[in-house]
Amino acid sequence: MPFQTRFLLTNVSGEAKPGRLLAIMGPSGSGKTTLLNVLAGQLAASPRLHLSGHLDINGKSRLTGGYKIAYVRQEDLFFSQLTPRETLSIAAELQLPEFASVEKRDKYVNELLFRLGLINCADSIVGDAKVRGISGGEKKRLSLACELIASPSVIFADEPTTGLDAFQAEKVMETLQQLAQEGHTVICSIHQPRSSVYNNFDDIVLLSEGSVVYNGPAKDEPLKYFAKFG
Ligand SMILES: Nc1ncnc2c1ncn2[C@@H]1O[C@H](COP(=O)(O)OP(=O)(O)OP(=O)(O)O)[C@@H](O)[C@H]1O
Repeated sequence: MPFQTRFLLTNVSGEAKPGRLLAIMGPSGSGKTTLLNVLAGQLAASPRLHLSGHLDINGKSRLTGGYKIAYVRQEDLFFSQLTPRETLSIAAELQLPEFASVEKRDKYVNELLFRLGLINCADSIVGDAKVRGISGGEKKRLSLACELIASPSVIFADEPTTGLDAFQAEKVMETLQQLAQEGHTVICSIHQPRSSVYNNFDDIVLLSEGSVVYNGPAKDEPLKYFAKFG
């Protein structure tokens, strides 16, 4: 049987700004993860996959601009027996071999642990399904911390609150908002956020069946679109 062409995203355009937290929203299957992956350059090359369009960062092509990009996946992958401090130290060693001394690296890791609110669990094991370790929200913030080591200008997060309780989800979103306020461009995909999570967003891209139905500030304006497409 011949392959059928399917358009997963059509006529999508928009802008994400430094200092602002942009959420890609829409019902299940509307294309949120696909769009996030396209923007972050995370789609595996395949002869069956066709991409067209322009993707610029500060007016330069993403491919030639030399910008550092962070991508926080939905699933957190860690060595369960390590602590957040050990996890970050190894990540720093691998990503920033230019550290002149272990003291400097440790100082940097400590700063990151403070910045992401992980200092109280810095020396507990990460844990897994069998051995209880740090919480789901702490794991998500550890994923973010690992990605921040290389000082990315743009941070992508795929469904960062999935599987978290209300308190942990809020803490993760507050962290993302804080990173945006520090000057990063932060883009996340999110499905049906609670209002306490939604309140952290500055801008919204609302997708329906692969097309943008709203693109603009999070406050007030999109509500009528949610009623129709959410
Ligand atoms: N590689 C692929 N080949 C064919 N179809 C795909 C591929 N990747 C995604 N799709 C389809 O594209 C549509 C959008 O998928 P996507 O995962 O981006 O949606 P989503 O909005 O993130 O959904 P959810 O909230 O359920 O995660 C879905 O119908 C999905 O089945």
